[in-house]
This record gives sequence, C-alpha cells and structure tokens, in this order.
Amino acid sequence: MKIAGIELRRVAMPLVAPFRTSFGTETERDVLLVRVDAGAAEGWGECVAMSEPLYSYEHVDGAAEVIRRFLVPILAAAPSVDGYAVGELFEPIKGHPMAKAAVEMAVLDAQLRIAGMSFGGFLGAVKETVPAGVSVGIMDTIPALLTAVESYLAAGYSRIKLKIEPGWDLEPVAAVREQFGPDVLLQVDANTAYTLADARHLARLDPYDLLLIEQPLSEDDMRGHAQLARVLQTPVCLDESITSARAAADAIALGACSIVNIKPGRVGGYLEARRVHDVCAANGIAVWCGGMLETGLGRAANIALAALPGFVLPGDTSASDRYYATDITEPFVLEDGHVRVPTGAGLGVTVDSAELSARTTATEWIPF
Ligand SMILES: CSCC[C@@H](NC(=O)CCC(=O)O)C(=O)O
Ligand SMILES: [Mg+2]
Repeated sequence: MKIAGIELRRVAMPLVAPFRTSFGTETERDVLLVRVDAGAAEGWGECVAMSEPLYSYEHVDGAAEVIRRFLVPILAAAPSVDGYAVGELFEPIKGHPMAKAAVEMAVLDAQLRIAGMSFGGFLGAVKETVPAGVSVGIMDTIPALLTAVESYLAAGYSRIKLKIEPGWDLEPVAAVREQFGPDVLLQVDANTAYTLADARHLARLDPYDLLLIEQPLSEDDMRGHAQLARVLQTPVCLDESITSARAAADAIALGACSIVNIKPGRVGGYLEARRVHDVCAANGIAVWCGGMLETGLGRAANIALAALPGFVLPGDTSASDRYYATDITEPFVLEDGHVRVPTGAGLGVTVDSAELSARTTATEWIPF
C-alpha cells in the first residue's frame, strides 16, 4: 500500500467525571490521532499516551515528536507498507511503543478498509460481543464509591475494577463486597503504588475473593511480583510490566503473574498484542483487554482484540459513555453487559467530522 501522507491531529476529550488513580486525576484526555491517507482509503490510529509521563515514560507531546521526527520519515521512505511491515520498519527506533502503535493502527485500518476486512476478522476474533468491565476511580468517600458502583452494576457491567492506593484499598473493597455481595466479579488495580513491604497488608485482600490484583509493584519489579505472588492468594495480574511478548514470557517463567492485562499501545501495536495473547495462551495464562480511556477509534480496535479466544476475562472495554458524553465516532453501548464487535471494514467505525472538528486543538498534514 502506498501512503500519500499522514495527519497528526490532537483532540480534547473532556471526561464525564474526574477519573482518579494512584498516579493522578484525569479530567480531560488530550488525544493524539494519526490519519493515514492511502489513496483508496484513509486509516485512523489512536495514541494512548497521556498528557504526562505518569502511567509510563511516554507522553502525548513526546509521542507526536517521535512520530513526526523518526517514524514518518521511515514510512515515507518505504516503497510500500502494510501493517506487518510497519513493525519491522520501526524496529531500529528504540522504545516508544505507544507512538509506534498509533501509526501501525492507522496503517492497518487503511489496509483493511481497502481489503474489505474487519479488524476482528484480521486479528482472529471468535466472538460477536465481548463482556464489558468497568474501571472505577479512587473516590473522596466510600458512599460516593458505592453510588458509582451501583450505577455501573445497574447499567449491566460484567465486572467491577477498583483503583486502589495505600489508604484506599481494604475499606473500599470490603464496602463493595458488603453492599453488593460475593457474586460480583471484582478486581483491583494499584498502578504500581505498593512495595514488597506491603505484602502482608495486601494479603488482607485475600478474603474478598478478588479476580486479581493488577500491577501492585513497580513496572520493573518482576522478581518482587514473583515473591508477592507466592504470598498472596489473590492472583497477580501485570499491566505496566508487560511491554512485549518477550516480557510476558519472562514474567510467566518467573512466576511474576498468572493473569495479563493486554494493552496494544503499551506493547507497540495490535500485532504485538496478539503475540502477547498467543504467548499467554500457550502458557495457560488468562488475558483481558485493558483500556486507556480511548475514543471510539481505539475502543473499536480493543473490542475486536478482546474477541480473540484467550481473552477469557471481562476487559476495560466499557461503553463510550463511561468516559465521554459524546464521542468522535458512533458510541459503543452496553447490551446485556456486553459490547458488540464491529463488523465493518477496518475499525468498523466512522469518524464524525463535525465532532472531530469541534474537538480539534491542533492538526498537521505531513505529505510523503
Ligand atoms: C488514566 S488510567 C489509564 C490506565 C488504567 N486504565 C484503566 O483503569 C481503564 C481505563 C479505561 O476504562 O479505558 C490501567 O492502569 O489499567
Ligand atoms: Mg492497570
């Protein structure tokens, strides 16, 4: 496929409510979108890097610069590209998986729209809908948390994930269990907020029958997670630590996790995300699809990925209105606790040009 040029576009996506984690509070996403003009079709990619390097070392301005200075020239020099070639071409550039993933996603979308193939069909989806979990931020009070959880359960969400940090962990988990009973699928995400010294404290979560505890320790502490996993009954799930299929294989071999949260942006793209899925499946490790507050573009791609056979736990693939009052594509809605896998060519969603224009804060066209 020959590319005529690439557009980098920033859109402001205000959240319906502040979303607080152990590393900060989000009220608006500053999203970098990548649009590839491949002549017969255009393709969209979404960069999941946040405004500040608090989830990972990447941040949105840095990702835009890496794409503009290093990835675009490589793509422009290639006589022809497809989704598979992009990963190979970008190999010499170290790191920056979220920047790379956004470009690969746009190339894949264009390529699949031209081929008339859906993202799910291309990746190997085996389901038409996937169960939707929801991530619930740290709140000011327990009553506020219970009100939020009640609304999500009433909406039909299949699984509740609570953000935790030191000082907000045992009490919110106990309160949710007390209020909503033992059958609600419940898990927690610490975003690296604890250390091995907290092992005994985290073991006090065991009686609450959690599905998993996500990324309790630092992203580079594989041995610490392996030690912690030997102390806890609650299964350890890794997110920030799993930066590639090889990292997943290492974590599994070390016993650092028994469940993996897969995020395509964190691992460099949807093809690497599928390789993580395959490594985990080969080792009997359950996976689920994480989220980075994506617009309908990234959400469409994530839901397609979540339809692969190894995704046996509900992901953070919520309905669009969990974060956004209106989206830049048609919204994903909850149907009996599930979201529907798009079947159209490419991502299977259409960018609403009026919504896109209304939210655009910057755009730059780079001709090849
Ligand atoms: C702003 S927090 C983004 C990272 C976080 N993501 C979520 O909690 C899910 C967000 C979503 O529903 O998209 C995680 O560590 O898993
Ligand atoms: Mg996480």
